[in-house]
Parts: sequence; C-alpha cells; structure tokens
Amino acid sequence: MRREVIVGANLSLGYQTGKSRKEVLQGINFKLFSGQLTCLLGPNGVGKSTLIKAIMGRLPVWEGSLTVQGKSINHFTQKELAKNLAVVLTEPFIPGNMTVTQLVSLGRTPYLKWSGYLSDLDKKAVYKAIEDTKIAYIQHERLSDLSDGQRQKAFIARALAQDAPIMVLDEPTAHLDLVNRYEIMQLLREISLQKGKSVLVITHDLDIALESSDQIWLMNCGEDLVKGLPEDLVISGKINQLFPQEKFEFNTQRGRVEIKSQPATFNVEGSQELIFWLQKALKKAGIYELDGQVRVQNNPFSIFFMEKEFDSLESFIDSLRVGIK
Ligand SMILES: Nc1ncnc2c1ncn2[C@@H]1O[C@H](COP(=O)(O)OP(=O)(O)OP(=O)(O)O)[C@@H](O)[C@H]1O
Repeated sequence: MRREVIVGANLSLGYQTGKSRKEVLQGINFKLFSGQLTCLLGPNGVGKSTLIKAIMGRLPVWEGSLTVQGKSINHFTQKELAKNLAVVLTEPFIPGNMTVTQLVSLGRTPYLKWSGYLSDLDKKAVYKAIEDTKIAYIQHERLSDLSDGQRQKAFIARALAQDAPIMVLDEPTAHLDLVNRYEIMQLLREISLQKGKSVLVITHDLDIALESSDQIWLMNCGEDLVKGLPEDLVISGKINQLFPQEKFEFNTQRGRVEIKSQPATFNVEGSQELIFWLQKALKKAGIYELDGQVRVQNNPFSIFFMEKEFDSLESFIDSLRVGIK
C-alpha cells in the first residue's frame, strides 16, 4: 500500500537577503509516495534545489505547508529528520582519504550514542548497504581512487545505511557514462521497489527519467508542478513543456527529444528503420528534397539513387552535395 511521505500544499519558497525577498516557487502542490521512484525535471534555475533545501529543513516555508511523514517540517530536529530523510547532493565534499566503508559508516551518524562507536546493528546496516549497492569489492578503497560511478554508488550506500524511508538525490547521474547512468537509476529503482522507500531524484536526463521513474514532476517557472506517470505525460504532450516548442519536439514514437526541422519530402523505399536513419541524416545535412526515388536496403547496406549505388549514408550525402553544387 502506497503512503504519502512528503506532501507540499500551496507551497511558496524563496530567499531573503536583508530586506530583499526573492520568491522562487509559488503555490506548488505535490505528494511523494512510498515505494515509488519520482524524477523531478525542469530548466536550470527554476527552483529544483530550492525545493530540496526546504525538504531538508534548510529553507523556511514562506507560505502553504510542507509535511514529512504527516508532520510539519518546522517541527523536526535535524537528527529526527535524518532518520526520515537521506540526501545525496551534487558534487558533495569528497574526503579523498576516507575509505568506502568509512564513508558508508557516516550514514549511521543519526543513530550513534554519545561514545560515537558503531554498534553491531550499525555495522550490519553498513555492510548491508555496501552489499545492496554491489560495492563490496571496493569497500577498502579510498574515495580518491574510485571512478565517478563507483564514488556515486558509495554515496548512495551511505544514504542507504542511514536507513531512512525517504531518499532524495540531486543529479546522481551527472558526469556518468551511459552504462553507469542506467546502473545507478536501476539501483534506485530496486531500492524503491524492494525496500518500499520513497526515492526523489532531480535530473536533467529525460531519457533516463522516462525509462526508470514511476512518476515525473515537471517544474516550470511560475506554475504548479505538472505530475504524472511518464507515459501519460508523453501521450498527453505535457512532456513538451520541458523545452522551447519552436526548436525542439518530443518524438512520441521514438521516445526522445528531437530538433525540429522543416518538413521533408523524400520518396524512399525500404524498411522503416533504414528510412528513419536515412531521413535523419539527410535533414541534418540540410537536404529536404530529392529529385527521384531512393531505395535503401541492408545486408549489405546499400543506397540506390539515380542508377548509382552507395555503401554508406556519408558517401550518398557527399555525392548529393557535389550534385547540388
Ligand atoms: N542562496 C541563494 N540566495 C538567493 N537566491 C538563490 C540562492 N540559491 C539559489 N537562488 C536562486 O533561486 C533560483 C532557483 O535556484 P535553484 O538552484 O533552486 O535552481 P535549480 O532548478 O536547482 O537549477 P539547476 O538545474 O541549475 O541546478 C535561481 O534564480 C537562483 O539564482
């Protein structure tokens, strides 16, 4: 059964420096549920990190309400909040000399008694977090000797060791290669599904958000969040709010953002897949019409045009360019 774990109602947030007040978010509403992976997307500077700061209790609520586990954020002590909420921030301070196990052990800080020593229960939680994130093979390595992806997993393990029902991560896949990006998101998905945790991820990576999240929240300047199942946002066209409509469009068939281009009129015969890539390459080269039919085939890849045969899109486009001149 899903539970509401963080609820924002008519929430307004901002920054105050001296007498000047800068409102960043106005009247936003959301519910974060247990057992779900939610991705928050929005343009630079729209207020995603500002929302996270408020959820972490570091920024006062200006208007409306913000509750964690049914209790107003204003009524939490930092230690109590840490037992409910584990946070992984972007480019955190990296104590290079620390080993992975030492870093993950820091996740137990909210539970330590005055002696500061880890109890058997704490050690078990650390070991389990290391195991769940599949980083046992690097547990004795120093953080400075790890790759970005390995280090990110170590920070996620620290958050897991914290054993909080809610995890919030600010751009956990930034700077990672494709495989690591998918691996990290897969790991977060497993954490939400298998452990019933509520995971909120801020990301600019639409592909990955569509692939892995249960819910997407779109943040736009001066508007309430647009929320829904990723697939619903695609089908309804709401996903297009993420980018300037005149330059980009979301290709619902391909499931990704594409640069808008002028309509092309090609007469092409061949499989749908080959036609797609042929048209894409032609449009990218600034070619929008052809005087004749093109035939394209695979095994071996060949393009037939005006009684000539080409073995690559590059040689085809080069010859068109010469012809065009
Ligand atoms: N400490 C601060 N004092 C005053 N204004 C701030 C402060 N931190 C952020 N802001 C402003 O608040 C707005 C939202 O910033 P925020 O960092 O929340 O955006 P973001 O959506 O997380 O952006 P990005 O995708 O670039 O990380 C910006 O206009 C920013 O300049």
